Amino acid sequence: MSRISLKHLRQMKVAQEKIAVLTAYDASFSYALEQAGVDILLVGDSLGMVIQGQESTVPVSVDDIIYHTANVIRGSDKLFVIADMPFMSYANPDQAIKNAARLMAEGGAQMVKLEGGAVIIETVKQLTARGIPVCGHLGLLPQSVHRLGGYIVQGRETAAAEELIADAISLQEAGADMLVLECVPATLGAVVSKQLDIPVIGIGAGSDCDGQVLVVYDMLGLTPGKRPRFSHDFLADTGSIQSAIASYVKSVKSGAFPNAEQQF
Ligand SMILES: Nc1nc(=O)c2c([nH]1)NC[C@@H]1CN(c3ccc(C(=O)N[C@@H](CCC(=O)O)C(=O)O)cc3)CN21
Ligand SMILES: CC(C)C(=O)C(=O)O
Ligand SMILES: [Mg+2]
Repeated sequence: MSRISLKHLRQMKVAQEKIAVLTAYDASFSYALEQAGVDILLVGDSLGMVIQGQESTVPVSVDDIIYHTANVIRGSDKLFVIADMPFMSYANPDQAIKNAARLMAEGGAQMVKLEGGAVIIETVKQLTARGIPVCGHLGLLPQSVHRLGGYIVQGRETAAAEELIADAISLQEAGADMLVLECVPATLGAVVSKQLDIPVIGIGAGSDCDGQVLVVYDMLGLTPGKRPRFSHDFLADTGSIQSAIASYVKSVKSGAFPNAEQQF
């Protein structure tokens, strides 16, 4: 039980030390990411797209996340590991409790991540009351891509930005210990990070978030097709996977990533 604690992550926010997060899906990457100084691993449901070749994250199952989380856990000794709760695995609080318990007990995750705002507040209360650490996820919600009509920047209008800020506060009050903010204007990322006491990890949410996360294959230039504007190919700059990851960590810690072109 010597993995990085939530208390340590909260202290990093207070000390304004940026938190470097990457996705991981297997033991070999988990080991490499720990060696390179990453703080948190996210077993993202992005695995549906980058591992399984699906068109969205919607088809990912709880069993898929458990399998990959268990592999990631075996590859690292110290890193804090968050597992995504898949589409509809938290449709009501009872289902959420049952599935989150599996991600922790069978997968070994330290925290679970759920997409959404007001609609999941009761669920977050019930999970955290039972000792399950929760990471929220606001902004672009990939599990809602069929309603959103694409992977489009969120929170551009004042009303949407205000709703997002209110949701972020509600999640913190419901007991969430971390928040991922995806694809929102950098100004909104800055406001949310400042307003909350819990660490806010951005992906396409600007350089003022408390930390940054990317899909590991995106930052190695492996993802086929057009990569999101907020990502960067660190392997092209460096030449080895280990040095690319180390360069990402250094760039997040120094505030050099994301730069003006890598945010909205
Ligand atoms: N490989 C991969 N990387 C990711 O970051 C990722 C996944 N998969 N799968 C799940 C979601 C989907 N994500 C995405 C995918 C594409 C864009 C994208 O292309 N966004 C446009 C912005 C469009 C606009 O201006 O509104 C961009 O140019 O970056 C954003 C997030 C983030 N997540
Ligand atoms: C992109 C991150 C935040 C994620 O949710 C995932 O990898 O599934
Ligand atoms: Mg996800």
